Amino acid sequence: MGIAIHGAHKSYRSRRKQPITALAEVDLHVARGELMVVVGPSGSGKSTLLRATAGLEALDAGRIEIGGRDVTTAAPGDRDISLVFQDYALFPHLTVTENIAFGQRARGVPKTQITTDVAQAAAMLGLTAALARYPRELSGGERQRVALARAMVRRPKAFLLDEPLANLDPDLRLRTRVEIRELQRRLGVSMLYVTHDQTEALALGDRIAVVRAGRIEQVGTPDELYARPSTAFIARFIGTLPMNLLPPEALGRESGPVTGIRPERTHLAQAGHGHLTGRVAAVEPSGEETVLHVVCPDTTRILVRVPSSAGVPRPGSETGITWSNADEHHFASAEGPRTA
Ligand SMILES: Nc1ncnc2c1ncn2[C@@H]1O[C@H](COP(=O)(O)OP(=O)(O)OP(=O)(O)O)[C@@H](O)[C@H]1O
Repeated sequence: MGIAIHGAHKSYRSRRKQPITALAEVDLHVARGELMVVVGPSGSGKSTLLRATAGLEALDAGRIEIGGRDVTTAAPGDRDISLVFQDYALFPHLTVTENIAFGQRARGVPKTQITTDVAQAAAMLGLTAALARYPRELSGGERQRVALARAMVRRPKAFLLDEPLANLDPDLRLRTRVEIRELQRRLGVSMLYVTHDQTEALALGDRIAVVRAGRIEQVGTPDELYARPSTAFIARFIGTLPMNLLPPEALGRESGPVTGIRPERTHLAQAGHGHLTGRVAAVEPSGEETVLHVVCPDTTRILVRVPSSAGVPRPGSETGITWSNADEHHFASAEGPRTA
C-alpha cells in the first residue's frame, strides 16, 4: 500500500469570514513505489493536499492512509513520511553530514547506522565531497540534494515534495529532476510531488493528477493526459502549447461541440484551402520549429506549429490551416468535459 486519500475536504475562512474551499471530495491513490505528480494552477489546492497528507493541516472530512495505516489524525512525525519543500530548510550552523543525520540523531538511531546511512545517501546524490561543508558554501542545487538526502535516510513509507525545484535555475532544475526520479525508482518508495509546471509533471510522473479549484479533474499517465484530456481545461493546461479550441462558428457550423486541435497536429495549406483560412499575426521561431499565431475572420486565434524548414509564411499574409479529422478532440464547452 502506498498513499490513499478518500473524500478529502478542506475549507479555510477568508479575512472577511467567507469560506474558501481548498479541497472538495478529493480521492487519490498512489500505489506503492509510484511517483504521482499533482499539478494545477496557482491556488488550485495542491499544497493543501500535500500538507494534509503530511499532517500539517487537518482535514474537515475524509481519510488518509499511508502504507495501509489510517493516519488521518496522526501527528506529522508519526506518519512515516519525509517532506521536501522548495526552501530546503537546512540548518545553517550544521555541516552537510550533520544536516543529513539530524533527524536520525533525534530519533536515537545508533551512531554506526547513521554513519553508514549518511555515506550511502551522500554517495547516491553526489554529495560525498561536500559532507564537511556548511549550507552557505553550497549551490542551490547542492542544498536541495542535501534536503533530499536528509529525507531519504529516514527510509519513509512515502516522500512528499512541494515544488522542490522552484528555486533552481533551469539547468539545475533539469538535472535535479532526473536525480529525484532515479532516487525514487531506486528506493521504490511512493512519492507525491506537487508542481504548477506541466512540463515537470509530464517528465516525472508515473501518473499525474490535475487539480483545479480544489477538485481532481483527471488522473492518468502522461500519455493518457496528452492523448485524451478529459476536459477542455486539461487540453489547454497539458502540453507545451495549449490545445486550440474552436467554437462551432469558427468551422462554419451553427451549433455543436467545441473542437480541439493541438498546434503540433496542424499543417499549413494554401489560403482558401483546408479547414480554415486566416491571417498570420505573429511568427515565433524556436529552432527546428516555428509557431504561427493565425487569426481567423471570426477572430478565433489559432496556434500552428510547423517545421522551420517548411517555407514559413510572413506576418500579415494569409494562410490555410488543415489537420486530420482523427486528431480532433471534442468538448461540451471551452472549459467543459470531453464528448468524443
Ligand atoms: N491558511 C490559509 N488560510 C486561508 N486560505 C488559505 C490558506 N491556505 C490556502 N488557502 C487558500 O486555499 C486555496 C488553495 O491553496 P493552496 O496553497 O493549496 O494552492 P496551490 O495550488 O498550492 O497554490 P500555489 O501553486 O500558488 O502554491 C487558495 O484559494 C488559497 O488562497
